[in-house]
Amino acid sequence: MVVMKKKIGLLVMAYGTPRSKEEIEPYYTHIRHGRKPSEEALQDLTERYEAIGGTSPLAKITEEQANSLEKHLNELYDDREFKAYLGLKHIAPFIEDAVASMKEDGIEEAVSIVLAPHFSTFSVKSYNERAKEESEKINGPVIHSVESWYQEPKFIQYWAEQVKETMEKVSNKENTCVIFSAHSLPEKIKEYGDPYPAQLEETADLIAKEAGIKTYEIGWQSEGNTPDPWLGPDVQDLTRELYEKHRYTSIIYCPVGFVADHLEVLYDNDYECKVVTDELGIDYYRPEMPNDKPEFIDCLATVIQKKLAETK
Ligand SMILES: CC1=C(CCC(=O)O)c2cc3nc(cc4[nH]c(cc5[nH]c(cc1n2)c(C)c5CCC(=O)O)c(CCC(=O)O)c4C)C(CCC(=O)O)=C3C
Ligand SMILES: [Fe+2]
Repeated sequence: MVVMKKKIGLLVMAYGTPRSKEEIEPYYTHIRHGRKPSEEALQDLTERYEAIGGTSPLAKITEEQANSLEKHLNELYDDREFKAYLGLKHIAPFIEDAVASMKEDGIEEAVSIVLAPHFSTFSVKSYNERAKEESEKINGPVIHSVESWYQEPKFIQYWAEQVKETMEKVSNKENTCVIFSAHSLPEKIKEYGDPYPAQLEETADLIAKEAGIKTYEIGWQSEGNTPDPWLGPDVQDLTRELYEKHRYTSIIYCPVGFVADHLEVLYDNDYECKVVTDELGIDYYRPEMPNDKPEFIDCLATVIQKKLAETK
């Protein structure tokens, strides 16, 4: 018997990154809501990309994540066929382009996920709103949006395994602190009761419990270059404070707000935080990012399955 499979759009949304040196300026301008960066700021960002090899591996990793997720979901269901559409926040294909492609392909129902685990009005909310607004405008597919997935047990397990594996390499375990971090956001998000800071704390507590570690802290990283105050402590300052207080001999940095090797991890952690640990004469560790590892793709697939089960 031939079974007609129901076609489901899989809208995978992510930050996006310039794919060449020439794309850095338009990308940065988009991040700054259309305001061109100063020559100095552009130079600074270009140098950071140069320090990690010219461009970020993020473009390739995001594509691999979307393709692997599509493939894995198609293995899990036999009555549905998923087709992945990549929708980026700051560079083409934009979120709106992806919604338009779904409509062109005749997709009537879609599920969307942002490749960032925590919800914030600044990040995930704006991705989801852009997708829904575009779909309403062009009479596109119904979109079931995942709001956050930091509590997914497979996500917690991923990081708990990474922490345990990393701990095995550490000689003085008693004197080691794990710092869990996410991208900082302007402090004013707290005024609207944004759940982002509490979600990071919960993530850290869950991973620590699962990994059986007692010594850990929360930090923020990669804050923007604006005059308003950002959520702190910054991971670099936190490293110094913790050293002053406890004389830890190793720090394990877990940037759990991100899911791939990209500028904020390869530069802000692996270079900037390491400058601090080198200066203090202590050991730097940073476990592997999820990227398109099968256990992480399976985690994302589980999140999608749970979302679709809710919509039945
Ligand atoms: C919450 C959040 C996430 C995590 C959630 C999510 O993933 O959505 C995230 C991820 C990322 N952010 C990234 C890159 C950048 N973010 C910037 C600037 C900013 N990010 C912000 C927020 C976030 N960002 C904000 C509020 C600004 C200030 C904007 C302003 O000025 O009002 C800037 C400008 C220069 C600078 O400030 O460094 C760059 C280059 C890359 C790609 C790295 C690569 O290319 O490998 C990734 C994954
Ligand atoms: Fe950013």
